[in-house]
Amino acid sequence: MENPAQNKAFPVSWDMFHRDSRALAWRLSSEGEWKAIVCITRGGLVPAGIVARELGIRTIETVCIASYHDYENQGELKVIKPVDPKVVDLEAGEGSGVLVIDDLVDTGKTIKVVREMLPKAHYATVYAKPVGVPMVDTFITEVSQDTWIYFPWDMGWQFQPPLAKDSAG
Ligand SMILES: O=P(O)(O)OC[C@H]1O[C@H](OP(=O)(O)OP(=O)(O)O)[C@H](O)[C@@H]1O
Ligand SMILES: Nc1nc2[nH]cnc2c(=O)[nH]1
Ligand SMILES: [Mg+2]
Repeated sequence: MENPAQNKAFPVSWDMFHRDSRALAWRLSSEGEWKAIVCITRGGLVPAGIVARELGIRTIETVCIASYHDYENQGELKVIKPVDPKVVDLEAGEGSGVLVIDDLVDTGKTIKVVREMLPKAHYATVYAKPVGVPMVDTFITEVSQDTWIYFPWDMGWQFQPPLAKDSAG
């Protein structure tokens, strides 16, 4: 279903996503030392793997949240699996020493829910929209609020018709 509020498209290829996730890891490498990553499923799984590889982090936990049940329209947020208390209590507790990763922040509602579980964690996304920017500590690329980001795992190859009519026909 088309959402008229997000009428611009920002398609992301695997190469772009890998490069931008590596850029996120590079930026994070000078912003602290983390004992664990918590990724917000499902979108956070892919950048979390790339960041974990770059930063040498081996403890990776999930928090499972779903909100966009109906494509492009956010519904009620459902926490399907909370964070393991062992990860919440690492270091001084409340998520200190923990890096929380997601693919993007849009309205910020998803990260707000996780912030209540891990108030002292560091929050990072690859992409951000302006309304969600105050909810994250680190991100790489900002797109406008009326843009929908298309991730490579949601896309497939498709024939693209030429812009103009063929002069032979
Ligand atoms: O800032 P918000 O407006 O809350 O939106 C951002 C969230 O929406 C998407 O997840 P989604 O709920 O679609 O689930 P998925 O990661 O399983 O695709 C995306 O991966 C973020 O987690
Ligand atoms: N794929 C995708 N999921 C989202 N969830 C909230 N905003 C977006 C977006 O722009 N793209
Ligand atoms: Mg998500």
